[in-house]
Amino acid sequence: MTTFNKLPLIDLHRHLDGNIRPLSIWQLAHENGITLPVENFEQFIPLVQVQNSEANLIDFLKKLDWGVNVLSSLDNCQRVAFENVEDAYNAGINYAELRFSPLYMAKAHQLPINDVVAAVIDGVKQGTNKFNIKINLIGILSRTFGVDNCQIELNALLEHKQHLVAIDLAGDEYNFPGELFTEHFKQVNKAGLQVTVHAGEAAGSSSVWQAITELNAKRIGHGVACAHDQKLMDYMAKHEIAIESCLTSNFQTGTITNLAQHPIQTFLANELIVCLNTDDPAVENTELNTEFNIAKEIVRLTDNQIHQLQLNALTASFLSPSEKQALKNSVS
Ligand SMILES: O=c1[nH]cnc2c1ncn2[C@@H]1O[C@H](CO)[C@@H](O)[C@H]1O
Ligand SMILES: [Zn+2]
Repeated sequence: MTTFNKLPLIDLHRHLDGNIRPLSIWQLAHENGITLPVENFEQFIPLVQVQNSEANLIDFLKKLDWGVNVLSSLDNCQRVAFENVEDAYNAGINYAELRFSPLYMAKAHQLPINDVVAAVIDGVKQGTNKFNIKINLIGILSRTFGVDNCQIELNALLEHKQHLVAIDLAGDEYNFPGELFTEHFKQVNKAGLQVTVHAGEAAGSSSVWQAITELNAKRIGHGVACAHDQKLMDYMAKHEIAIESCLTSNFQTGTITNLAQHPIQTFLANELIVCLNTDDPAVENTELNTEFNIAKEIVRLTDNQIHQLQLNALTASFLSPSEKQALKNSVS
């Protein structure tokens, strides 16, 4: 394991609903009388965890579906939120921004979407009462469900906006481009929430330009395509737009075929505020320390570059200057 210096360990891109423990999914399926197409837990793992890599983002995202399909009640939502906090704490994380799509969680059993948001907030609160870790929540609009459903999802999230730091746009980037969601993000900006957008993962750099200039994104999830657009990288450096990199995720979605050539090197060379994150750790069977090890051993980042990634996470976090300082002091 990478030996961490005196900087906090931070995960800014971590899907709560992409990080439901396989064992919890298995247990909830049985508790809730949901029939599974396998006989034992061992056979179940490949259904909820990527084994090597998937052909594309859409195939990767299918692995998240069992996790939300077993959520039959608000209690179930609260439970998986609580377990997310416990798992982040056990991974040695000091601060995480957990993101979730209430519509994705509510959909299979038609749970009231507003109450799903409240249940997640509640579960996280129970977790932070028990474990010494700082958590903030980011609401997701699942673009795959279309423009109108995302408005319903946004309404539910804005009802609880005092418990959120930002709104994200995730899902099928290629077929549901950011242009469709400009009205949504006008409301997000008006509500005073920050913006991070999944962009430049399944689509090109124009998708990142759109997220920054039209949706007012201050951070970009993945942004792999930025590496081919020097103007964009210059713009992002100048305007301090951060990139949330997720190494294993990029490999498993087929976005990157060779991790040794991950553009995180290019981002650092261009002095972008790039940080290292997990994405959907339970689905990817990874954790943040593993991602740092991959950064070191496979991407061949130096200790100084690793240090820079950690500093960048602190800089890019949706925390106030005093909260950042307090977080830094808490581990030094
Ligand atoms: O790597 C990713 N790229 C794009 N969308 C993602 C990724 N991981 C999860 N989601 C999406 O986020 C929501 C659940 O939090 C779902 O919409 C899921 O498809
Ligand atoms: Zn993501």
